[in-house]
Amino acid sequence: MRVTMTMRPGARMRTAAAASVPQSMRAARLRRYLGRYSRWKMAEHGPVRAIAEGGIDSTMVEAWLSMVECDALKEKIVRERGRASSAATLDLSRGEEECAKVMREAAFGGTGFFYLKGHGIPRETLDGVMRSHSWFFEQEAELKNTFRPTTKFHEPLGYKDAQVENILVEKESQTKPDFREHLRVARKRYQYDFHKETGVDTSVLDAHNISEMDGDHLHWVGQEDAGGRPRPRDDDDGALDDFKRRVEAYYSEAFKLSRKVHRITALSLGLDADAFDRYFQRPLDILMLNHYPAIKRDAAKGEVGMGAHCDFAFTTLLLTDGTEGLQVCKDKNRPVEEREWEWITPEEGTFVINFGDALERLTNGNYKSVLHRVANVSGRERKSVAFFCEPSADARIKPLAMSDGDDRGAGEGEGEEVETYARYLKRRFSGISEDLQ
Ligand SMILES: O=C(O)CCC(=O)C(=O)O
Ligand SMILES: [Fe+2]
Repeated sequence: MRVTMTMRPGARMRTAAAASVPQSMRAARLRRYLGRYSRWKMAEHGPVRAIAEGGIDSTMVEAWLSMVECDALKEKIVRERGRASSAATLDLSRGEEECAKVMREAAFGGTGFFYLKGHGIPRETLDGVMRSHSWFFEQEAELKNTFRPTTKFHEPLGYKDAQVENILVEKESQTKPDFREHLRVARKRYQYDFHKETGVDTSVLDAHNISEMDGDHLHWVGQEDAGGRPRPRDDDDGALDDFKRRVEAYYSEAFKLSRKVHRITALSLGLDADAFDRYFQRPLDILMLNHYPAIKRDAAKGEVGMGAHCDFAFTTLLLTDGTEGLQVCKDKNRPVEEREWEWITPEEGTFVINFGDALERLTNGNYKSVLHRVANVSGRERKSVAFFCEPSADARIKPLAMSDGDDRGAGEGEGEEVETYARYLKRRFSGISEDLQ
């Protein structure tokens, strides 16, 4: 194997990004890169891990591709890059109508994942939630355990360690529980609305101090005593309050942005922008901080950070720390062993959004939820923040009338009466957590 630092005659620049970087700079970057990672390591692990571990960017990989002389290695790199997904990008700075057009074209083609940029959420809010994320999962188990649900009526909120709790999101494809810890938080109304709608007697909820709540405040499970008062704490350095404050700031932005995504989705279906508003009178939105430890996993052996699943809800807004890991399988009906996984490569300052099963049902299958999983092959820890914007507990998600051809969307169909959203959600959760059965 031989690697030269000069451009081969006739070697083609692959992208505008690569072309815009002077050759001398690319060579210098490549030299730096090669200094840190021997060739065999690149050959063994490919660029995905190299990017994740080495802080190199895609431009450097382009430079590598232009210069590398070893055909076998090149072929391997191209193959690996070829699996990277081509999710469409919605740029909110170009307006909702424009985004709706992009969404419409991509979504009817079966892509249920998008990048979202131009969103306007301040950088400090995004950095803030990531700082909170780091802070929380760096704490001793003793602190994290104070966020555990203390009654089954707190489910699905609070802290969980999927290894300890033995959570396998998809039992058919996993040999080990998910390699992740997570913390779920939602608004104070979540538990009352959710459990009441699923038939739990309000006196039972009362006995667990779960009452009807208005307002947008978040419920930090485990942080209150049986009377609903904040638990006395030893720490008084304010770190815990700062942690919550930054998550709350992000939560509120994530909710507003998700509702914008709903407007775009409605427009893209040929509906009025506010067509989905009636499903979101008292929404059951929920946020999940996911922490994937820095243990290298082998997805081919059924070891994953989060098992294969489709999100249950309407839309998911995903923020990550930039570490590779999310993969999608475009054909969820394929047998487990025949699935093909594509990477959704993180893009700086950009969210990933996707549709959930409830939206698929609402659109009568025209917009699809896409099967995805997390394979943390980076060897580094990975952080993600998933915001699920879910309908009100009593919302009935009936398929909308959708016609073929260009005249898509519009109106509500005569679809069969379906279970309420909370009942649907409980059924879905019960497949994963016994506490919700
Ligand atoms: O961590 C990720 O990238 C994806 C998380 C996810 O799929 C979920 O929380 O439903
Ligand atoms: Fe998901």
